[in-house]
Amino acid sequence: MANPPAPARNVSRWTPEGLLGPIVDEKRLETELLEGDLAHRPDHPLNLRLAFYAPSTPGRLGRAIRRGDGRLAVIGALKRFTPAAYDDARGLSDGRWSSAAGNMDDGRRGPPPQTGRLLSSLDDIGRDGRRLAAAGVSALAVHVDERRYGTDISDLAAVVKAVAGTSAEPGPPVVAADVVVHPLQIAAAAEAGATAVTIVAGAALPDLESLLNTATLLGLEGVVEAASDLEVAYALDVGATALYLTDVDRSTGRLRPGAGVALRRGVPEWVTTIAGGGFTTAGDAWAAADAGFDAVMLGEVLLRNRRLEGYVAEVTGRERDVSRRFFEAMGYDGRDDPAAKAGARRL
Ligand SMILES: O=P(O)(O)OC[C@@H](O)[C@@H](O)c1c[nH]c2ccccc12
Repeated sequence: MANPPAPARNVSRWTPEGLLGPIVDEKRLETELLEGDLAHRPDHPLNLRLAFYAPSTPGRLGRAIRRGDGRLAVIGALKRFTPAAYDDARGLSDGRWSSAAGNMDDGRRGPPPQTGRLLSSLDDIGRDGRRLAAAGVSALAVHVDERRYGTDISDLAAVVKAVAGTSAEPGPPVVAADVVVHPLQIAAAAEAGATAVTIVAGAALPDLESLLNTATLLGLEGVVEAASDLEVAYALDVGATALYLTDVDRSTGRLRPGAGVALRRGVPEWVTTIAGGGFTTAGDAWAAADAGFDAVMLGEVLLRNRRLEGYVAEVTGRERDVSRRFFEAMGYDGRDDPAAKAGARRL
């Protein structure tokens, strides 16, 4: 007897690697449910966002973090938890877990909440946003992922409101840090008042171009998080103008110190670049500055810092040393230098 026909497979559905897989599945489920809810409500704010495109995309994030004075800009990332998977991969698990926020008590939203390590309760997250802004950060990012980070879209809206400033003197731009798989997430970020949204290349891959275009059409800057040379090349190919080159490999949760700096090579100057992921010392940030990054994304190190202002001043106070890049441009590559390797950062 002949084999039964193979089950139909939707080949247009990209399956991301490792830890990103379940996150993407969950985001797809959430947005599909939301889409269903919104189907009969054409006047819902999110449907209106998607129906009426923004008159322009102002580019506030790019302007805020490309300082032009040779100094690094800091983006302060707000989150209540750090995902357990990241600490596991870094060998930091030591039973300090608290159960994460994110009770999905309507029972519809898939797997139970994961656990994570509590960084900060952020009881009044607007005040925390203002505190970071007062300490000298140029922009803020708010994680939109209750299950993994304990912060959601309402936290984003609260931060936007708290730091808004006036039209003459607007406050720092706020980035929605999400794993975007669907235009509705971008519409929600826009509705909450975000200036920009992160799109994780490894999660979005075949849809990266259309999601980036959606961001632009809704008046948001898209920041593409890329974790490999291939993803960087792909992002640039589909028109990304801002890249977050993180040291965290989201598919494994592993920290790869220096990975972002290595990925920065070959990225044209006109692209806005952000480094980060597990940065702890000012030296981590300075290395990124010298490699040509415009900004660093700092989360835990700011949220658990007792001398916040001094720390931000230290990171932003030093002018970048371009000589290293000059020598690299002339063909000198210090990557094999054993001294440089010995000094490699450890968390
Ligand atoms: O300094 P930390 O705690 O490692 O966090 C910074 C940042 O990498 C983290 O908040 C993050 C992880 N993924 C992101 C995506 C977008 C923006 C920010 C992030």
